[in-house]
Amino acid sequence: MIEVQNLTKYFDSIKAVDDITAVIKEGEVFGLVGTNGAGKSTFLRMVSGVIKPDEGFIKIDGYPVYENTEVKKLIFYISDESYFFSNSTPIDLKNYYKVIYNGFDAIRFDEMMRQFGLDSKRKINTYSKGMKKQLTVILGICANTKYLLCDETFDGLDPVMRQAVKSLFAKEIAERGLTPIIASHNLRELEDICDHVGLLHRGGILLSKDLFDMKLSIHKIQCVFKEEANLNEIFGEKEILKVEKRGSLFTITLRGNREEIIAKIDRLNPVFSEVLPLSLEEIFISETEVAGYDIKKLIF
Ligand SMILES: Nc1ncnc2c1ncn2[C@@H]1O[C@H](COP(=O)(O)OP(=O)(O)OP(=O)(O)O)[C@@H](O)[C@H]1O
Repeated sequence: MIEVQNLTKYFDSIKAVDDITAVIKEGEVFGLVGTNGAGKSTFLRMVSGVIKPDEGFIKIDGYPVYENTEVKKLIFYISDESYFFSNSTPIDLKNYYKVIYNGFDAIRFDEMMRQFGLDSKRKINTYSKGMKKQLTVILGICANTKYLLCDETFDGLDPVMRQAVKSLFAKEIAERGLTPIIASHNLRELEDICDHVGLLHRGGILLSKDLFDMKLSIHKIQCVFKEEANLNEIFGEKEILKVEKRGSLFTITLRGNREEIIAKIDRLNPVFSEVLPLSLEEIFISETEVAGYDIKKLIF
């Protein structure tokens, strides 16, 4: 289990991570989503023990991670920008990680390199961006760590590879209880694979919930009313996330229980009403809009 308590990190005057508290349970896929500059990479770098928090703490299976070599062996961190030793080949990396991670599966590494069609003898600096991403995923899987931290790992992979990596993760989760934390802007991808989602904005956590519960607690409803409808009379200020009106058709995004929302809308005698499913992307846009990150202000 990863426990994060009041985690805060400054870069000079920038508060990159602001008082984050979260628990990441074993065997769960934790998706980390957020606006640009929200602090996702900084958070992952602290969890992996690369940088030290200024305030708060991180415990991995009960132990602090920073400057703790044994605990670091439980984690493989796939950074968003891959750094490789100059002139190195995948074989060099395999030999390097074999020393670092006791459980590194070198046979599987060779097998996967073949399956992915990557040449182990070729210099990594001649690989394309996507090929480098594939290589880091293979290294991450073969390291056989309990936790796998992925920063934008799906970005830069082609659709077939993204699918292949997703099924690879699913297999590792099912077979050996791998716990991945995946930071991504590709919400469609996260929606397929995550159990729990943490939404970051300006360093802080806007919400952290099971994806299933998240979808049960926010709804989009389309309705047409006979007469002028005053939504503020029946819904509290915090329940209404967004109201759009096109002609007589209202599209309303609301927080709350589905049945209660339908019952309240019915009190306004709609001519028509229908609850529509919300995607993770729509939830993201609604929640960040409430926090002042409004797409309308960004369209020139
Ligand atoms: N090494 C650094 N020095 C100074 N500021 C930094 C450093 N690393 C990150 N920051 C700042 O910390 C904040 C959080 O950055 P971070 O890279 O963690 O965000 P992110 O959520 O991963 O962003 P993105 O989605 O754009 O990749 C930003 O304001 C960024 O400019």
